[in-house]
Amino acid sequence: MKIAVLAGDGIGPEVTAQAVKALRAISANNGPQFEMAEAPIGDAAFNQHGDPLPPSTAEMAAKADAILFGAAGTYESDLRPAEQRGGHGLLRLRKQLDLYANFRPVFAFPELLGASSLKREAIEGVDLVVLRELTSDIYFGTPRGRGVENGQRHAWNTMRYTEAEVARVMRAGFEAARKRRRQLCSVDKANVLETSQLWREVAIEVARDYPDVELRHEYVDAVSMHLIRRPRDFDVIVTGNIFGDILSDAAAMLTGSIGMLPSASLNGEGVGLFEPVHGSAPDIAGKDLANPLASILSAALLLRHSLKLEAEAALMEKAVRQVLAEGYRTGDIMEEGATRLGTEAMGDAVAQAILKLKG
Ligand SMILES: NC(=O)C1=CN([C@@H]2O[C@H](COP(=O)(O)OP(=O)(O)OC[C@H]3O[C@@H](n4cnc5c(N)ncnc54)[C@H](O)[C@@H]3O)[C@@H](O)[C@H]2O)C=CC1
Ligand SMILES: CC(C)CC(=O)C(=O)O
Ligand SMILES: [Mg+2]
Repeated sequence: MKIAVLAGDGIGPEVTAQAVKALRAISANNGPQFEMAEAPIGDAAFNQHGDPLPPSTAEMAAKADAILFGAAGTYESDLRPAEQRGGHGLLRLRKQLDLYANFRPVFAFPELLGASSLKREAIEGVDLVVLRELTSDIYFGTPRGRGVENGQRHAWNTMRYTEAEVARVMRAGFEAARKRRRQLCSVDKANVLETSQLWREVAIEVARDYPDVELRHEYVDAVSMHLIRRPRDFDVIVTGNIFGDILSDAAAMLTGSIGMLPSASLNGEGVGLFEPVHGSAPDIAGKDLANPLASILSAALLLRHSLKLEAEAALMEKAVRQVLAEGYRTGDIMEEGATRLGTEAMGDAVAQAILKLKG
């Protein structure tokens, strides 16, 4: 089983190294064997090869059984033209592999209720999924550009969706809801945007094939409030690329920290890409401060969805919970009485827990 490891920038390599450690622990003592090969992406790739997604990286990723991704981009490259931006390498990879369905499970670990900045009673029992459309919307729509008109600088992007793009992610949402609590909340801004009107029409049409799933529609601005106020009311949220990007960072706080939120980007057939929801966190990079659990939990999703190793995925998740239950914390989820660990030590703790659980 081939895993392409694209660690990228900032804390990307630090947290990805811990996920690799966890995968090696799964392989130990006659476990499944993984062929892991690294390739450059993001600023690291641009600085080395003049391209944030070198052809050799794209090719290796396409041929792998799964991709473990870290983070791409830095504040310096973010403001350059697109082809020189680290993050653009990731956007291109998602597009090239047609990874349209990005699942971001938001689970309030009972072990972490005291670490959240939110009240225990507000987040207890939270278990929802944000399904973000990942290959279209205003991030990819054309025309886009900048210019000068009447002496004024202008800039424009295009929010664009086709009905096929909406229908396929909507189906993924209904299928996911069917395996959970059978509630799908479609999030749009149909009171303002043409794309959202199409989004809502298609949602209603696709819903006819899923009479067993309850579909409701909510506006994105209201959902950003309801997510904090009554998060237990959500099962699966399906939404567009930009709304999903923003809502899932907000939802991350229900888990205690953005360092806890994993993700799976899938297209139903080919290779899947697995990455923590957070970015390259330049403010803490190189300091052994980053929480690697989002990356480790992403590796668990990789085992489950791309490699079909359910038992091993569950074991990795159990190891994470055990380490939390034993009171180990990185700084972002620190609470009174807990033992503070750095990135590496947290990775070691999870790897050891995996080995112990395997017996
Ligand atoms: N998927 C990707 O590759 C993404 C890349 N980015 C890029 O990352 C860079 C930084 O972006 P930001 O907006 O600051 O978002 P960010 O997610 O990197 O950081 C936001 C805040 O969360 C903290 N944080 C993030 N991950 C953490 C972890 N594992 N443990 C503890 N704390 C953590 C950071 O220290 C920072 O204070 C930018 O260049 C941006 O373009 C941003 C989001 C996603
Ligand atoms: C390059 C960005 C769109 C990455 C990001 O913010 C994300 O995937 O959540
Ligand atoms: Mg984001």
